[in-house]
Amino acid sequence: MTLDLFAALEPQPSREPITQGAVLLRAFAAGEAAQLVRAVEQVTAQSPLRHMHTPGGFRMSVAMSNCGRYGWVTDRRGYRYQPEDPLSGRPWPEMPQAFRELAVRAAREAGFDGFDPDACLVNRYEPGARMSLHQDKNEQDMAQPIVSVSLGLPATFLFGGMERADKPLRMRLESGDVVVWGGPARLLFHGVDTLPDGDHPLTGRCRYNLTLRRAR
Ligand SMILES: O=C(O)CCC(=O)C(=O)O
Ligand SMILES: [Fe+2]
Repeated sequence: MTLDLFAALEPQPSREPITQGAVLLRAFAAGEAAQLVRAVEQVTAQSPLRHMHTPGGFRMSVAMSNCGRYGWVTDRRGYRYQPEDPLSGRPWPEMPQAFRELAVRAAREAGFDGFDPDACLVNRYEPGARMSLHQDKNEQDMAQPIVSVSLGLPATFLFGGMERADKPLRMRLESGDVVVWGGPARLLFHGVDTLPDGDHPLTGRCRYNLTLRRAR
């Protein structure tokens, strides 16, 4: 018998309810994090990470790309999903099977059977990047949850209320953590605090986040 030291050192999965409809699945993807990072690198080799601009003209500190049938974009014309990468005019890279399977499993674990994501936003945070409080509301079917996967450097996730001014809970998210929100929590404000500097064995000086959604 051999002892798998790496498996033994891996954080064990646990389930932490946040509020009705929202749950933090700690270490849910810890065992496959390295594989997911490699898949992110394959996606972003085809559709590069880029700093998009808000409709108001601000450059986002988070760099983004997408995979799947639809990708989330923002520019002077607004926020929306579209089937092509505006940089190339070509379809977004296919969603890796590992992303889809993980998201469906996580959604089920959180109580949302039948999640069928058609869009995956890839966010890259470098030290100093942040995402201010917002609602995910460009999707058509609000009955489908959001599945959000953290990879690499730890970050502080902010989970607020139905009003932007509601004081958010602060949660430290580590590589392999998955947050799922839907149902009564689907439109809660959320964001990510300024990423501190650090060095992670899987990603170096950055954090990736995969946000899987049903866009249409
Ligand atoms: O990076 C995160 O953990 C959250 C990302 C997010 O909320 C989004 O992309 O809409
Ligand atoms: Fe979001």
